[in-house]
Amino acid sequence: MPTTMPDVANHSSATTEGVLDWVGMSHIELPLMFSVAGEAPRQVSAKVEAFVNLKDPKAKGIHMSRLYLLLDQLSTESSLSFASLSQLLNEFISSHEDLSTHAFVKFDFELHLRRKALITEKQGWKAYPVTITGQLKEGKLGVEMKVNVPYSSTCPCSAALARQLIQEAFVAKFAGHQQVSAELVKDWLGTTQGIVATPHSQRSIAEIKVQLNNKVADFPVIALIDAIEDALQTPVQAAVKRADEQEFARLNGQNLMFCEDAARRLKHALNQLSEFDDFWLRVNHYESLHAHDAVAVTVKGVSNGYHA
Ligand SMILES: Nc1nc2c(ncn2[C@@H]2O[C@H](COP(=O)(O)OP(=O)(O)OP(=O)(O)O)[C@@H](O)[C@H]2O)c(=O)[nH]1
Repeated sequence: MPTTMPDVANHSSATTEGVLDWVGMSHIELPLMFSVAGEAPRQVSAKVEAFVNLKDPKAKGIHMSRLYLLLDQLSTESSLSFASLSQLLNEFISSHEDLSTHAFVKFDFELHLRRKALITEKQGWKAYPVTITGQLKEGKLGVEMKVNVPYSSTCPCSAALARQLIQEAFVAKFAGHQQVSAELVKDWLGTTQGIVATPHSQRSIAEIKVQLNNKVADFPVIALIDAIEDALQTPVQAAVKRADEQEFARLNGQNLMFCEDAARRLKHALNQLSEFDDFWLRVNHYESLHAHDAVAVTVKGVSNGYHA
């Protein structure tokens, strides 16, 4: 290695001067331990974005290696928790004395959770996309957790239209009868001529962002996912035997949902959770009736908080 190497970031000036809002790296590959509330830390495989601002208009650039090595240290010596995230952002700034006053980091990964079947004793894995974002600006720390939860939504309008067709089929079949036996009707209901129409349902995704406060040590991601799934009642399943599938059919029938219904259920559930200062949510119903989707967005409604 030559004794001295050119150091462009330190010793040359910007050809065109100007401050920059964010400079850094995206798509950094980083396995790390993720501190989940109520459980031992889990290894996850994250893609990371790391940024600082460049407040010196003349400086050539930031020191990317310093951000990268701080992330590497987090990966190899620590785990991602509220405290380590806060420390990381402070170190992003302290490693860029005179250059930066703001720091931003975003971790994207999948969190695999064991999920129980609805009726049987079976279990299986479900992978939930999770994003943890931290920002430190003028000494003010913001930590956000985002999770995507897939579920099934059955259209209430389609269900009502299907019921009407079933009633019409019943009249067409039995109108001429003075009396019909319960056994005969039961058998007829068990045929496709009896249940002549079925409502459509769709795989749907609830995207939820919450702002965490420093009362949180580890990330309450499982509590958040559980609250979302409890509110919706029809989460996409992992292990499924026929008894579980039948229960899923019942739950879909008893929880008919437009996207508005799903969004209101989630808003109500999130308002009950005290650990989140603010939330933003978007539900996407990937329609099977249309090629386009039904979407609803709402926020908690905190002043200076999330906008829809
Ligand atoms: N600032 C900046 N650096 C870049 C960019 N693309 C690649 N790099 C490289 O990032 C590398 C690391 O930069 P520094 O962190 O300044 O590396 P260093 O000078 O060895 O580290 P220090 O001694 O800590 O300053 C350099 O080799 C740059 O060439 C870019 O667009 N901007």
